[in-house]
Amino acid sequence: MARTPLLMGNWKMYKTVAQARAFAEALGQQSSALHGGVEYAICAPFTTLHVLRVMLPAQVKIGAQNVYPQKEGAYTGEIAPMMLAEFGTQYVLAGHSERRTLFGESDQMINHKVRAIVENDMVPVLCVGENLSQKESGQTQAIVAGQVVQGLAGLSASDVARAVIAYEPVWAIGSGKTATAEDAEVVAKEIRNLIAEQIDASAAVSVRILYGGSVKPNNIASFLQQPNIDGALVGGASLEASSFADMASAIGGAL
Ligand SMILES: O=C(CO)COP(=O)(O)O
Repeated sequence: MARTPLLMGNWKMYKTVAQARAFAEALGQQSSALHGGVEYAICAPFTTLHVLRVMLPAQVKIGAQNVYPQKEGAYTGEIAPMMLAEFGTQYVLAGHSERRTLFGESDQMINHKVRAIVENDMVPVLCVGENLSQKESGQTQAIVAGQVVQGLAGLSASDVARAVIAYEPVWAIGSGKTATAEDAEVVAKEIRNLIAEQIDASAAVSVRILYGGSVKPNNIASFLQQPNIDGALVGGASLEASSFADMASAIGGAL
């Protein structure tokens, strides 16, 4: 079954409402770069989601970068899954390495978030990846496998089929260093095989696996050409509409 490619921006803690509006206007002017056979999304700060939902070209969906896995309650500073879903949010990141390292999120907390996202009919984007010392000591496969299995625990096969997994080696994030497309493909294939063995064979065929870490307009096509990589999760290069459009064109050209 063909998987629909996905180009997803992660704006992290960047952009005011005015800046988000300028991005949406500029991308609207370059919307001919958006290809009908590709899905697009931007995971943006909460304060910019409204202007993006109203102003982005209709093909570009909105995503959140975080959620708290409770229905509602006395959780000062947090946002509930139902609030995001009602608002029209389609995707929610879970387990980004910045949340794991800076905010101490455990695999168990990440799994609670993934389940809450699914229960509210949004698509979880489970981020996994090894850090530099884990890579250098040959632990990539074990680290990634553990994060995938624990992150998806308790999901049904059909939930896993709809989910997105982003392989983002921590050492490649914001560093200008990418994994080679071939190395990223090896890990993506291992993730797919692991899901087939431990969860469900048809879910493994359907689940989308993205690469993230210093993806730019000039290297995105090399990742998309890999058989097990279905798109990219992009930080820095998603902040400018022109570079988002250039990446969209590169994906369209690689289809
Ligand atoms: O963390 C990332 C996306 O979630 C990757 O960030 P960069 O594309 O800036 O390396």
